[in-house]
Amino acid sequence: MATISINNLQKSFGEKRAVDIENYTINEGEILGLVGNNGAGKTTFFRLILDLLKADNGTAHINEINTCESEEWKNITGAFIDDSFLIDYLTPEEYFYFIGKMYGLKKEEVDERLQPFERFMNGEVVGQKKYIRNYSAGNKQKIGIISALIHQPQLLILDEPFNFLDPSSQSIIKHVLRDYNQQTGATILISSHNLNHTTDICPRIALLENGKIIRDINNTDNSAVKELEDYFNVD
Ligand SMILES: Nc1ncnc2c1ncn2[C@@H]1O[C@H](COP(=O)(O)OP(=O)(O)OP(=O)(O)O)[C@@H](O)[C@H]1O
Repeated sequence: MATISINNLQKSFGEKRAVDIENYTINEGEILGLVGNNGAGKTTFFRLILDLLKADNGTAHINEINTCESEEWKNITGAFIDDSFLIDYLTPEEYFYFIGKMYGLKKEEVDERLQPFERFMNGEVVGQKKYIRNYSAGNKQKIGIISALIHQPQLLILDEPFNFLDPSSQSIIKHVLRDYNQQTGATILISSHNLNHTTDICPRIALLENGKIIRDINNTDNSAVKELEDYFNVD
């Protein structure tokens, strides 16, 4: 189980305050959707939690562990932020086995865990004898999402998971995330510009503006669409 606690987390790039979040807790088992205009700070927020960036101030804790002071959180966390997580000169199989090895999984176990993703991979990801660098953007996105899930993490962080995916793959991954959350009680954080997908799968939605969470929206009854459409001025 995983809880995230944010305390006075701040990060600036020059004059630009990219993230400025006072106190925020994401409880175990929640699916939180992060929305906000371009440059609102979504990716920077994820990068700070994952210790990919050093904060100017404040802390991000996963289960009481300050992520920049200990490695303990890494065993229970799966994340895909962008292509830099992938290893271009490996085939997807080699990459999945490599990730599996890090978490003590045998090849056969990795193969078994890939099976539920068969429809998502649509015959285009494994068995291609092709290096990751030669895959399309959508298939790279699939490889990244699957690799974040393969060790069945208690905390899953995905930056814009629907990007580059065709409509049926978007629909499949929504089901995968919802089912995974329900079956394991994992905590899931996603960011997205797709308001419909976000409201479909996220009972809680954080609206980011200039690095601040300006609204913490309860979407358990799926009522956030209107509020978000008004904020983003969607007709
Ligand atoms: N490495 C960096 N160097 C300088 N500025 C940066 C860097 N990373 C992010 N920023 C700035 O920080 C702010 C927040 O960016 P971030 O990428 O976190 O936003 P975002 O909400 O993920 O945006 P998008 O929806 O466009 O992906 C932006 O003004 C961005 O230009």
